[in-house]
Amino acid sequence: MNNSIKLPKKLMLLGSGELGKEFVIAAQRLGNYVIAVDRYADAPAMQVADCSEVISMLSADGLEAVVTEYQPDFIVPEIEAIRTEKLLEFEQRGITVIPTATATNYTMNRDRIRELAHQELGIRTAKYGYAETLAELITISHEVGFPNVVKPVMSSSGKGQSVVSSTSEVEKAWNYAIANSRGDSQKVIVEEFINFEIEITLLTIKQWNAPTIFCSPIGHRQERGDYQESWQPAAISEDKILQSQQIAQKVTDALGGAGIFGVEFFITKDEVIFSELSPRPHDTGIVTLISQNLNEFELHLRAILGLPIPHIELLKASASAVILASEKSDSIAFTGVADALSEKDVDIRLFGKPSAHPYRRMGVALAKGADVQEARAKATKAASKITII
Ligand SMILES: Nc1ncnc2c1ncn2[C@@H]1O[C@H](COP(=O)(O)OP(=O)(O)OP(=O)(O)O)[C@@H](O)[C@H]1O
Ligand SMILES: NCC(=O)N[C@@H]1O[C@H](COP(=O)([O-])[O-])[C@@H](O)[C@H]1O
Ligand SMILES: [Mg+2]
Repeated sequence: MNNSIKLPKKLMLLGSGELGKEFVIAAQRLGNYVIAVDRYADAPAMQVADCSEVISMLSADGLEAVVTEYQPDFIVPEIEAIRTEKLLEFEQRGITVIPTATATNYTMNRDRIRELAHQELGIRTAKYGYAETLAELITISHEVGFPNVVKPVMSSSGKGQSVVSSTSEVEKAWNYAIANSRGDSQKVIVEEFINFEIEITLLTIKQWNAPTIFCSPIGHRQERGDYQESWQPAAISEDKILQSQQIAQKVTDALGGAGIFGVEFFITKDEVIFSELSPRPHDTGIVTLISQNLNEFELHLRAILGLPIPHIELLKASASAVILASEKSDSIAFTGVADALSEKDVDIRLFGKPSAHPYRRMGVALAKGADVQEARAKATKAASKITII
């Protein structure tokens, strides 16, 4: 045990959404000081942090200014869209970047992490190829086969992603991917469509001076490439859990550092197929706010600070269901909260995002149940009772 760890620490959070908000709460419960940074004011994590800064996190100068001003002990990325080359510089100056600056650089775009997993580590992934023009996409689509999934190399939460079932749909998928790609990237990945039985997130906690540990797998359901519901535990065999743990260990070892990773897998009848990973808390892991003795944000914090994690316990079958906006608005209010909270073992989180647009995640319902089925039904019912006005 490392008794020389001294608190409080100064943590700079790059990205201040709902995941960051819960992380800040965990950090402050141990008295730490948090600077929340994002591209817009009043972001969820800013509402609970010690102070906040609004900058473009893709701007090296913007990052330099806030890091110079605050001199944090740790930089904790909360989103992918960060000028990660600049993080390498901060790391060289002695600031700890979570999990490491290189890891954030590898996972910023889909191609680098895919190459690491598939080419360097020999891990099974969906068959894939890349394209930088429509003509290339048509050729690669035929090599990968139909149906396939086209995604911008730079995007998250399903943005710009489409399932393509024949040649006639390729052009539409290309235009959609390019229009929704982050930055000016023109590169897309085409993946074989995996007809999975279930997809899971394996929360993997990499520690500085202790072995890597895992949470019970989380099952989830996605629409438009974005998570709708998640539940824990996911019903998969011990053997497949072990396989996914071995793959997660291999990839996170290659990335290094410390912190929680959300490692995503497609589970088919016979196989465990690696999809991608987040080097930080995962949206589907929000369910751990109700399901575990230590939630994913507390686990991330402990791993970052080098504090012990003696035991992770799944308390009871649990689920989360998202509360999405349906229209554009700059003035947000919710009704139905009392009704949603009237059932036993149901809780909600409203993120406090200052504006809404169709499908923006504004909150989440959480529930425990006798089994996963009951927990899912309770969470979905509670989420459906909340209306955004
Ligand atoms: N090759 C595939 N075969 C079948 N389904 C897929 C495939 N790729 C993606 N999907 C579906 O789309 C979802 C989102 O894909 P992916 O995780 O690659 O996107 P993302 O934009 O990185 O999402 P997030 O940032 O929320 O993790 C997956 O969870 C899965 O449901
Ligand atoms: N799949 C990644 C994910 O869930 N990220 C979470 O969503 C926020 C952005 O939300 P916004 O797009 O509504 O601003 C991010 O800041 C993070 O908390
Ligand atoms: Mg994903």
